[in-house]
Amino acid sequence: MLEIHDLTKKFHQHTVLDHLNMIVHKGDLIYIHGINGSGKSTLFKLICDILEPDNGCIILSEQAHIGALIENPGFLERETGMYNLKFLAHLNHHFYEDKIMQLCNDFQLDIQSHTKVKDYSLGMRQKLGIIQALMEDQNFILLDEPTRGLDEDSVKAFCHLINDLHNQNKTIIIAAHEYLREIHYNKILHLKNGLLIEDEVL
Ligand SMILES: Nc1ncnc2c1ncn2[C@@H]1O[C@H](COP(=O)(O)OP(=O)(O)OP(=O)(O)O)[C@@H](O)[C@H]1O
Repeated sequence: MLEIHDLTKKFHQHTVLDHLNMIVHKGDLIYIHGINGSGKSTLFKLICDILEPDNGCIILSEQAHIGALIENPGFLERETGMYNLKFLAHLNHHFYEDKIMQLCNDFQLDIQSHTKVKDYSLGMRQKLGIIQALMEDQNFILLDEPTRGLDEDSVKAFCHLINDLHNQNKTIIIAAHEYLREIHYNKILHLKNGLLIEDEVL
């Protein structure tokens, strides 16, 4: 699904990723951890082509349809959650209303409300971010700190959803500080000194 060879990314003189290699197979469910500033978001941005590498290559399968939640997702703040989801889905011509309603239901997000996104709570905004990463039936999913701000029930719903997507053979990478035992990861990677080191699955 994804091959990364010799990837280096520097910001000014600061090397964040240092000849990093990574192979991701279809159906992998990967957890990446690393201290603040270790480069998790940077790695995701490079995979999504939001940033340019200084060196190395990223080979993404042509079949990969990326769904991503990275840092604070940007929304049209003066519009409702539903307007935003419709707007984003229509950009890619993948608007599946049933899927959106199902995801909103899973996360108990009242998507029909007239509340503008600017008035959303942190958790509501995070749910909207997760939903936009999944609503087009994407098969390659990158989630950066997805459970930030979520309440206990929503974290449970999230774990359930991720395991479900894994069972559907979707490829998923989650970068987070908190290791959620309920998620059935098949690979754990530690981002340290610009490189990924494989840990034993707990
Ligand atoms: N646009 C940028 N310009 C300059 N430095 C940057 C930029 N983006 C990231 N960095 C630096 O790159 C390093 C890695 O940042 P990144 O956000 O990828 O880390 P992270 O592992 O996601 O951190 P956290 O766990 O705190 O979210 C940090 O030192 C950060 O300051």
